[in-house]
Formats: sequence, C-alpha cells, structure tokens
Amino acid sequence: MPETPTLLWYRRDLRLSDHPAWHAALERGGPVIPVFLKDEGVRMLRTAPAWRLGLGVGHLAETLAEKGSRLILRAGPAEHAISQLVEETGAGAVYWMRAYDPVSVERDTAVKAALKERGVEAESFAGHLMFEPWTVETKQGEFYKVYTPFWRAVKDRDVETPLSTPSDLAPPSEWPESDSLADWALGAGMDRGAEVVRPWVQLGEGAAQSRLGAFMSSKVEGYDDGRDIPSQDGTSNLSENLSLGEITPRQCWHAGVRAEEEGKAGAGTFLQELVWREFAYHLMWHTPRLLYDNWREEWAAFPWNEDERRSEVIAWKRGRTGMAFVDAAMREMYVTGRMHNRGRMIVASYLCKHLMCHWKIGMEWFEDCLIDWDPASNSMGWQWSAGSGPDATPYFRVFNPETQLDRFDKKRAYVNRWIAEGQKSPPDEALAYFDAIPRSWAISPDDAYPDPIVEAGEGRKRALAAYENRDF
Ligand SMILES: Cc1cc2nc3c(=O)[nH]c(=O)nc-3n(C[C@H](O)[C@H](O)[C@H](O)COP(=O)(O)OP(=O)(O)OC[C@H]3O[C@@H](n4cnc5c(N)ncnc54)[C@H](O)[C@@H]3O)c2cc1C
Repeated sequence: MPETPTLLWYRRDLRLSDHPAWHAALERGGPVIPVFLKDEGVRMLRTAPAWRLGLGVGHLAETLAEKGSRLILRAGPAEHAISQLVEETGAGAVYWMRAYDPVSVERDTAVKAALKERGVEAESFAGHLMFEPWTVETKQGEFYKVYTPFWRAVKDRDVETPLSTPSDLAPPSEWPESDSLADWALGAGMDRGAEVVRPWVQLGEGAAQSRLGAFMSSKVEGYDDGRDIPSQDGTSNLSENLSLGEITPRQCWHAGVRAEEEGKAGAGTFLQELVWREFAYHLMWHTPRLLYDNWREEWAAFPWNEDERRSEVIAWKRGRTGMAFVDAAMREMYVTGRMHNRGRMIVASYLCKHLMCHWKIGMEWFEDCLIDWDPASNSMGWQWSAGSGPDATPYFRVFNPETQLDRFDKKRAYVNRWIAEGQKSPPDEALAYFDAIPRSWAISPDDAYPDPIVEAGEGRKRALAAYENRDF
C-alpha cells in the first residue's frame, strides 16, 4: 500500500540542502507536500523581517516549482491550518525543523500534541543550531551564562556533516489549494524602503552558498582585523541568510574548519563568531526573558528613559544625533537592512548609556528595521550593550563614538559613505537614505548636519554617574 503524504512544514528553514526534515520525509516514502503558514509567529514579525521573509518564501516557492514540487501557503493559527491540511490531504505525518523561541516552542508543542492525538506522526528535527541548547551544560548540570566557557564546551564537538540536496521531491499527484503570497502582503509596511533595500538583499540558498564561498576564498584571511572596520566589506554577511535558514550553521562551520585546516588566518575567529549565535540561542532557550525583560532582574530598578517620544530617541532613530559614527550606522541600516557589528555596538551603547534610554527601545527598533533580525542575537546584543544581560559589557565601558571613529574609521570612509549632509557630492549610498526614510521625517541632503544632541564626554559622565549610583 502506498504511504500517505507527509506535510513538510517550512518555517525559518527556507532551503533544500542540509535539511533533515526533508530527508526524513523522503525516507518515510510517499509524496511530500511542502507547506508554509502565515501563522501567529509570522503575524508577530515587524516590518523589515516580515518583508524579507516574504521575499524568502517567494524564492523558495520558485525553487520548489523548478524541481516539480510546490509550496502550499495557508493562513491562520498553526494548529488549525495544519489540521485542516491533514484533513484535506490525508497526510499521515507532519515534519518540521525545530525553533527555540518561546512562542514557537508553545505553538509547536500544541501542534504536536494535537497531531499525535489524532494518530498522525509529528516529528521535529534539529538544524537551525549546531548545538541544541539543552545538550550543553556545565559540570554542575546548569546552563552557561558566560560565552568563553560555552565556547570551550563546544569547540571540539563533532558537528554533523551537512546533508545533500534531495533530487526527487516526491510530489503528490494532486495538490491542495494554496493562498497567493502576493495577497499576504508581507512587505506592506516597508513602503518606500523596499525599493532601496531590495538591491542589497541576497536571496535564497544559492546566494547564501555563494556568499560563504566568496568569504572563504577572499575575505576570511583578513577577517581578524577586517571585521572591525565598517567601511570594509570584511565579514561574511551571512546573518541575513542564517536568520531564515537559507544556509545552516553547520554548513558555515564545516567551511570554516576546512579554511582553518588550510591555514587561513581568521577562520578560527569566524568559528567563534558562529558560536556567539549558538550562545544567544542557548541563553534564550534557558531564560526566555532575555527577549523581553532584564536578564539581570535587578536592572528593573535602573532609571532608564522609556519614553520613545523624547527628542533624543527620535534623533537616534533618524540618524540625526550629530554623532557621525552613530548616524552613519543608523543610515546604513535604513539603506541596506543590515548594520555592521561595530555600528551595532556603538549605536546601542550610545542609546543606552549616553542617552540613558531603555535597551528595549533600541531592540524593538532594530526588530523593525533589520533584514537579518534574529530574536536571540538581537536581544543578547542589546542586553550586552546595556549591561543588563549575562556576560554583559561592564557598566564603565561606554563606547565613545568619537574615539571609536579614530580607531575604526580613521579616514572617515564609513561616515562619508552614509552621511550626505555637508558633502558637495555625496555618494549614492548616502543619498539613498533620503529615499528610504518616511517622507514625514522631512529631512533633506541640503540640511545642515546637526550639532551633537549630547556631547560624548558629557554623556559618558552622566551615564557613569547613573551606573555608579545604582543601588543594586
Ligand atoms: C545591539 C546588537 C544587535 C544585534 N542584532 C542582531 C540580529 O538581529 N541578528 C543577527 O544575526 N545578529 C545580530 N547581532 C550580532 C552581529 O552584529 C551580527 O550577527 C553580525 O554583524 C552579522 O554580520 P555578518 O553575518 O557579516 O557576521 P560575521 O562577522 O561574518 O559572523 C558570522 C556569523 O556569526 C554570527 N555572529 C557574529 N557576531 C555575532 C554576535 N555578536 N552575536 C551573535 N551572533 C553573531 C552571525 O550569525 C554571523 O552571521 C547584533 C549585535 C548587537 C551588538
């Protein structure tokens, strides 16, 4: 008797290669029906991540169609949509790749229980991470709160070899109905920004593999220093693709290990950076409050400004603080959908320390604007910067956005690339910012560049006083 179909439920794993759920579905036998849901998780996404997801899903649908398969789209709460599809297709199994954030975990647990109750096989697979959060623990059986011991605990582990791309996708003879992706309008909120950011997007697993290849052949050697210079394209840029599972961390890891064996400087550091991502997930899974509350709970008593309407918050969001490094980085984000890691650290430190604003304001703004938005890395990065996270930067480390310029943008190549005001012939990238931002901001390249809203020295003094006088 032929096997019943398997529903292959796609989420943040938009690829065919190194996809354990696909392999399991094909091994089970019977046809495979790939599905993507506009469910509670998708509805929660903010502007740029939702837009980028829409592009990724569209690209995946095309790839599947080229291979004789199809991506079935359905909207609604996951439990209901999956159960409806099981009903319509007679599927005997539903397979998916695991997610680790609390909303997904709750959703998946409910879906699994409902499927099992009606006698449908439900199985999830690992792949978004190399080291599942519960598999790494200290000698005392606890989770790690500091990166370096976490790194030591995992660095010599065997990371499974990536799986190949399946060639026959076992399509069914009859397909269920599908929504139209265009009708979902996942990118609606992007408005004018979509056209500006689109050329910077590298979509799909083919592009991700090319990025990885290019990084390993020409950039990894110089990564140790290059990764700190925001005017250079010295990093892999893979966060965009890792975020949606267009490439897997183990594919990156194995490429890094090969580069290290070939004696390429920088490969070891790249592997350590990949493990920062794992560490972020480890923390999020063990302490989900990382996403929405001070990881160190005593920081609730810190006198953060939480009012987003204040003029300094508006200036920060618009890249008009008068601090060139901060403003350049914010504008890079509006134009490219991404921001260099040094920029992220500087704008976060500036918002939380110089401007004394709550890290949640910045975290949520990034969540609105980043196409590589990742719940775990974003919240860990913000809490690290603010001082409220585990393994956070010490309170007295206040990035000085002016001296940082002298260290990391000596020739001002980065700020000139992104800030048009004051330049006779600004480059296209700097001008693109004015096309990306809402018209209501009413900013023009002919405006004068603002004076600092807070002087670097004054802001630092104020921040240190508040941090030193806290009574916890
Ligand atoms: C305030 C703040 C917010 C951040 N928000 C995000 C976010 O939403 N999404 C995101 O992917 N990263 C975030 N990061 C981490 C880091 O800035 C980016 O991962 C990195 O800039 C991506 O560029 P890349 O792919 O070229 O990195 P590479 O330098 O090439 O590194 C390779 C990969 O390692 C991982 N990685 C590198 N640095 C870190 C780090 N500090 N933390 C976690 N993983 C890391 C990423 O997956 C990255 O793609 C944030 C950092 C800070 C300080």
